[in-house]
Amino acid sequence: MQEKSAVIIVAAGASRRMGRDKLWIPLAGRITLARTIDAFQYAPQIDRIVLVVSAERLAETQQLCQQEAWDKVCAIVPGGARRQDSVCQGLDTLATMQPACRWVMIHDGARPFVSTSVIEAGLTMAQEHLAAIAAVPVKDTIKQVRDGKILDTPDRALLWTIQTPQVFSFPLIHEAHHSPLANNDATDDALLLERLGHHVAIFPGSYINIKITTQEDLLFAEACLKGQTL
Ligand SMILES: Nc1ccn([C@@H]2O[C@H](COP(=O)(O)OP(=O)(O)OP(=O)(O)O)[C@@H](O)[C@H]2O)c(=O)n1
Ligand SMILES: C[C@](O)(CO)[C@H](O)COP(=O)(O)O
Repeated sequence: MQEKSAVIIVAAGASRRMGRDKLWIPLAGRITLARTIDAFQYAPQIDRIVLVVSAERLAETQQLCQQEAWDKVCAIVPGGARRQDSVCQGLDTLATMQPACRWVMIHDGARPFVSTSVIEAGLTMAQEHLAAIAAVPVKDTIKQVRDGKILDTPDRALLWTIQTPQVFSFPLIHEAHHSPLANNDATDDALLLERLGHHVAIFPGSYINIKITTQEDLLFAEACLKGQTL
């Protein structure tokens, strides 16, 4: 039997930097979260979709899923206080399902422009390395600054912007999320494996695969959807 793959879409954040729930903002007429779900529903590499949403949005999300033809969505669960708590909820839910999924992608609901080719590249890389994350080279010069004082200017050739999807062997990332090292905050899932000394591979993400975070990102998103030259 072919190995099964799932995606956990985390969409339970507070959208503090946006000032309103960014997952439910329409982008060219279709809400952000729906666009993200579409990407995985139509990706042939994905068998199952677990949605993690805020407790306040549970009923609305269930209603949305009933309206849409998303037959891969198999669970909708409430998230936690931190992103990693929401991911852990998704992983624990997936762990109860049969047949078990060998591979799991973890993806931000706020990244609606993930493409099938990025999804495919992630799965291929994870099958080789057990853990693989999407990344693009940093374009700007980055400086480490504290209290207005420049501490360091790291070599840009070594810097990458990390995106999702992050793709893992399911048992590996599930265990990492329950390890004592997961008690400290982690802004992405790969960091939990890095703390355990595990190799994590990089695969090419895309500059279009932005995380909708602040107001300006909405302009970029609308322009992308209109096919405008930026
Ligand atoms: N407790 C949390 C925090 C974040 N997320 C999700 O993780 C993704 C990446 O997080 P981010 O963009 O930082 O979202 P927010 O935490 O909502 O943003 P902010 O920090 O501005 O409040 C988003 O899809 C968000 O909904 C989540 O499911 N649960
Ligand atoms: C996982 C992530 O999208 C990689 O860029 C990002 O770290 C999420 O971080 P945030 O602090 O929740 O924006």
